[in-house]
Amino acid sequence: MNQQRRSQGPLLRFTKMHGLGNDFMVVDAISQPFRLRPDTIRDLANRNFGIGFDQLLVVEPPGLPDVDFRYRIFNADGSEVEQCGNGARCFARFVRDQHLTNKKVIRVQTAKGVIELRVGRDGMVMVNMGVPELNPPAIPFAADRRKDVYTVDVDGQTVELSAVSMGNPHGVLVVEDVDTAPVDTLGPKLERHPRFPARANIGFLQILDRSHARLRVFERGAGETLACGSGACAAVVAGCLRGLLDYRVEVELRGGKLVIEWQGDGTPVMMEGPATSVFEGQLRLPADSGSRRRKGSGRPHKQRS
Ligand SMILES: N[C@H](CCC[C@H](N)C(=O)O)C(=O)O
Repeated sequence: MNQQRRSQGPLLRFTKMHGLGNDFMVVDAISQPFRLRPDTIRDLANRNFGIGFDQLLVVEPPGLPDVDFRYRIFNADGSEVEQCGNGARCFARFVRDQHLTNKKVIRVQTAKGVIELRVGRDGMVMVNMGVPELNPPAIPFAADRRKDVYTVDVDGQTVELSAVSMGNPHGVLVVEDVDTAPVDTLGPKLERHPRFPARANIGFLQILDRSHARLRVFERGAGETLACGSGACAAVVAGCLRGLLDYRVEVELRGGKLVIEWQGDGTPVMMEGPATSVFEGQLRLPADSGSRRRKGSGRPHKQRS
């Protein structure tokens, strides 16, 4: 028994959530110690041997004076990233469901800035996703100057795409039909293309008319997901830059619809959509999962991935 107990780490409470089928493990790291190594995250993300999720979302105390929480995001491959739009909506629902706040407007610090979440009466959540970044070095995307559309060589094939950061990097292609788009073949090649030095989320955008579009996204660190909130924002920005979309667009993803608004250069992208809580659970972490407290410290050591 002792041997078995010694090999066991602490219990970790979590909530399983999704935004249009883009699914998350959400952890309150305010009321419980939390630190997971990338390999433990990968194990937990596994849909056969773990909990199964596209991203792990972590709620932490604020690190800045005028924000309510800090929001950390880890992909299924264990990589920590800067932004998750569907996750932001679930974050807002989670902190209210868990009584961590009763605010209607919640300011959240991410790795790349502050986003503002607003919970609506109809259960929808509005997110101010911030101003898109189009300057290549800041995306990051390798290009000698900013363009609305770049041509990229992929194994001898010339691909046209737009490059946009919503805090996280996106490449967006316009396609005739998302159902026949080469998501599985071109997605992974572009995700790791050398012109995206931090890798990228790759969106395949089908324009239906100036206010309706369809989108599939091959996500960095997770593969194709049923929906990508930051990807929908990046896709609308790309469509507007190309003169194909108006400022308010209904984006249909495989998991459902988002409404995205963008008034143009220098203005923030607004996203509205649902956030769903599926179940609450707890799991016994392995002793070496990285969630142990440092000797002598009152707070759990924060993972620096
Ligand atoms: N895979 C993304 C993070 C999750 C984004 C997505 N789930 C969303 O809703 O925005 C990245 O590596 O930047």
